[in-house]
Amino acid sequence: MAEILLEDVNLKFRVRQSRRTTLKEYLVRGLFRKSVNPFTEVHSLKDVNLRLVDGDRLGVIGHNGAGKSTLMKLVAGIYPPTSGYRTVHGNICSLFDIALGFESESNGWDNIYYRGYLQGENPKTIREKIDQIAEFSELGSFLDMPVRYYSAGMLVRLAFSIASAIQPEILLVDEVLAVGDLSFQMKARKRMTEMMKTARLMMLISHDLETLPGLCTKVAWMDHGVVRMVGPTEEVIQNYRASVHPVKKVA
Ligand SMILES: Nc1ncnc2c1ncn2[C@@H]1O[C@H](COP(=O)(O)OP(=O)(O)OP(=O)(O)O)[C@@H](O)[C@H]1O
Repeated sequence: MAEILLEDVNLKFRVRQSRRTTLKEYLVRGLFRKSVNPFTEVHSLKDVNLRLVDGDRLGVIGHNGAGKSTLMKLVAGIYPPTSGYRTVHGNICSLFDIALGFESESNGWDNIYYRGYLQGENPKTIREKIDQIAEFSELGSFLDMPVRYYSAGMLVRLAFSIASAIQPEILLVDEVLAVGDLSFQMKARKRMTEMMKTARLMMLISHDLETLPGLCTKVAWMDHGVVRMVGPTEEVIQNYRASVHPVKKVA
């Protein structure tokens, strides 16, 4: 059974307000101040409680900076919670930030293996899938070249082809995922739709409120790091819409 359980989850980032301090600034100003460039905290997830089980398809909506991507990355295990508990049962396929983390000096084939291992594959299962991954990527002989020579679009093609080659129990999708040129986008969207249907559990970040009812069984509305509302898709979307005030026209 697939399950995601978040209990009283908080996530805080420690960030510096401004650029790095030069050695000169550090030595001169540091004599007079405690810290020239102190850390500040960004409280990105606040007391989040969420339980998703088999069959759930959750849309995640909210303003820019509300914490949607952070929530998804926490579920994926990329960020550990600062406090609270994250429990996930089921293998995860994350379709966001997919072009990050390639071995730039290695060729496409080797990167398929490296990524495959990270996705829980073994040499045998990768060998079974590698032709299909290569074919889907349409990269042909570029797969023999180190990936540092790939264009941004080529990297995304390879990343998507690998990530989507597994049959996940839990699918995490950020809808702003840009996957290559128009023809590849259409192919990728088709595959993503198939994966959405077969995954046991899905989370989808989207700003497209029109398509969510067709894809999701429920929606979480994030607002400044808080899950403001979780519930039936139409009801949550309606409340979110009502909270967004139209910009007043200047006479
Ligand atoms: N790695 C990080 N380091 C520091 N702060 C971060 C980091 N990632 C996110 N944040 C902060 O956490 C908050 C939530 O960001 P997040 O990317 O989750 O928002 P979002 O709802 O996905 O926004 P958008 O709709 O614009 O994609 C923001 O204030 C952001 O600045």
